Amino acid sequence: MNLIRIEPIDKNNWEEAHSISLLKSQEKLVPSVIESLAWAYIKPWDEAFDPYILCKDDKTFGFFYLSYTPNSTNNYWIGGFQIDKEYQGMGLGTQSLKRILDFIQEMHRQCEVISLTIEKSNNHARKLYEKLGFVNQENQDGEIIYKLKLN
Ligand SMILES: CC(=O)SCCNC(=O)CCNC(=O)[C@H](O)C(C)(C)COP(=O)(O)OP(=O)(O)OC[C@H]1O[C@@H](n2cnc3c(N)ncnc32)[C@H](O)[C@@H]1OP(=O)(O)O
Repeated sequence: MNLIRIEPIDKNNWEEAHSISLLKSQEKLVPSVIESLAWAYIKPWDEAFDPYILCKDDKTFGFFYLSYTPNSTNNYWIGGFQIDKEYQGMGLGTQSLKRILDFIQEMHRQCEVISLTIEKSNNHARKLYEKLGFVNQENQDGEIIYKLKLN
């Protein structure tokens, strides 16, 4: 059973989200939680933007957001995905990503394609996405676009 919970960020848990921290060397690979929360307010891509924490038992260990066009079939973007440095390398990244993919399909039944961008140099995360079926679609300016077609 997958015991990972996905919770929307609100006034009760935003400080837990803010406490997630990465290794210094990882900070350039992903927007910070605070930057992502600012985007949720600003909506830079004129799309819906939902930030979430990832939790297990009473611990908050990770973060991601979903940026999307409501009711579209193919405009759903995972971003900001990160696991706190104290919890990395234990399988939580893989389990969380599986849970996130199920969650998106439960919440957005018409979704057929999930996309994301990733820094070319981020080999560790690229391996993780490829393991779960994401395929490298195009490259632009040091970033790669990965897409997963849902069945
Ligand atoms: C769309 C986006 O958001 S892209 C941005 C992705 N996020 C980042 O790069 C932020 C910084 N990195 C992180 O937060 C984490 O390292 C994540 C999310 C990439 C992975 O989280 P983890 O909890 O460490 O993942 P998990 O433990 O499931 O390991 C995944 C794989 O990486 C391997 N791995 C884990 N830690 C390391 C490490 N330090 N060095 C090399 N490989 C590692 C694991 O062995 C596993 O490989 P396997 O499936 O072949 O066994």
